[in-house]
Amino acid sequence: MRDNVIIFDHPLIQHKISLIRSKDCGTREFRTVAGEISMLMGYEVMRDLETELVEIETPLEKMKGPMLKGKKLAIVPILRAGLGMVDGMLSLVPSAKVGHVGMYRDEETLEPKEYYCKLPEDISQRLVIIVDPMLATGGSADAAVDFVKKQGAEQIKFVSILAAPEGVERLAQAHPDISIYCGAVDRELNEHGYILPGLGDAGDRIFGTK
Ligand SMILES: O=P(O)(O)OC[C@H]1O[C@H](OP(=O)(O)OP(=O)(O)O)[C@H](O)[C@@H]1O
Ligand SMILES: O=c1cc[nH]c(=O)[nH]1
Ligand SMILES: [Mg+2]
Repeated sequence: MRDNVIIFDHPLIQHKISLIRSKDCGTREFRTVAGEISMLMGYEVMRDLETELVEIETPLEKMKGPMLKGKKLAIVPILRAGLGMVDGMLSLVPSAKVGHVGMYRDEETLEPKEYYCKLPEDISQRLVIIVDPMLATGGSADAAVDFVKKQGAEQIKFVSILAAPEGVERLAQAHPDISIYCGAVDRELNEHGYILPGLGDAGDRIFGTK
């Protein structure tokens, strides 16, 4: 695996991914657990945020304590399924800004089609965390990273719950400067571009549309 690819090995994340893979996991549970996974992933992804010592006064005396400094954050879900990861991330950093990139895969060609984009104006000064539960062929993620880079983003992390080897390779090759986080890298893609064994269509499972 490449240096810029990180697989979450935390047992809580692994356990919860197994819960949502099951075909018996209904919409409500899927949404809740996907949110919990995202929060746990966010905790790991934000591990290298910089802190600075700031003077504070406890009820007993003055001290210097570490507080977050430097780059502000932008969480950028790839619509639709990425929306299911936003609240979990925001529960850790409630003041982060949220951008949206609308992308769907053409079912025949599997090529991503962009249909909506709105990012914070000062995106170049933010650490951008792009979230999408599924990294399959990598087309959507590649296009989303290209887009935020064109808008000026310089520091980018991509976070997914499940990935296929092809998608990880495509994204890592196209964007060696970003960090790629996955909960698991599955076996392969089927002929329709679905991850095997996977969890099915993440958007449909989060929103109950099928
Ligand atoms: O790596 P890729 O081959 O591009 O596939 C991954 C994309 O497919 C899914 O979105 P989908 O097109 O189903 O849209 P949706 O979120 O609206 O369901 C998923 O959420 C990713 O965005
Ligand atoms: O397995 C897959 C592949 C792409 N998108 C999904 O939602 N699931
Ligand atoms: Mg979908």
